[in-house]
Amino acid sequence: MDEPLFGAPPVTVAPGAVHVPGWLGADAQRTLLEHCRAWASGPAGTRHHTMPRGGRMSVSMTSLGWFWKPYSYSGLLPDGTPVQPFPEPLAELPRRALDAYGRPLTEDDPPYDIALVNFYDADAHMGMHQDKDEHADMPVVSLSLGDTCLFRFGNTETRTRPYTDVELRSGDLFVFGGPSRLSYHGVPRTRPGTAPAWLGLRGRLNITLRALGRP
Ligand SMILES: O=C(O)CCC(=O)C(=O)O
Ligand SMILES: [Fe+2]
Repeated sequence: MDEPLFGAPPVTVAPGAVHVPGWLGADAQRTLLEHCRAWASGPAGTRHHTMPRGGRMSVSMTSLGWFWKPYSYSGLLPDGTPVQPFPEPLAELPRRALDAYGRPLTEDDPPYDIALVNFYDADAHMGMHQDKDEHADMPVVSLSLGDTCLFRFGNTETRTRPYTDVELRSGDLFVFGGPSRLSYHGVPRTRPGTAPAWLGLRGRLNITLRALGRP
């Protein structure tokens, strides 16, 4: 990515969990937003998933590379058509993110082959959960666009305290791996209306990049 516009030093939130404020510059954010809009309105579509107990997720999700539904990945969309490929415009982001995280990608690492794009309107949130449907233990790379959110990063044992609350703003990078890879985390709320005016997004987008690995 280009030089951070309003970058600040990385903050280690928990061992293996690093927040890099302002990692994406304005141009990179605008370009990424355009792509996200195209993916969500294209064949990949966007869905409010229904959870096993019947609840509907308030977040609307677009899956690329592999299709996620609670709680597994599939190569096919629900209508039986193949999932859209992992997007070329995202191809270099995992490498750059892992450099910023301080754990450079190696040739032996499984590829980052999943991109999940989450859209939060003013009322959306995400409960505390673990990202544990991937087989590889590669760090999860998370990018935020639009409204600021309250991101809660906890521990591997419980959904509850101890946790650390972090404000994720437009352009921020958050990476969690190593001892934090299976930590519970969630988004209790966003802060509607806080997106930078120049971005032209009402709401919040979060893009996570992940490696599925082999079962
Ligand atoms: O929206 C976020 O910042 C977190 C999203 C998340 O935890 C997920 O997609 O698994
Ligand atoms: Fe997650």
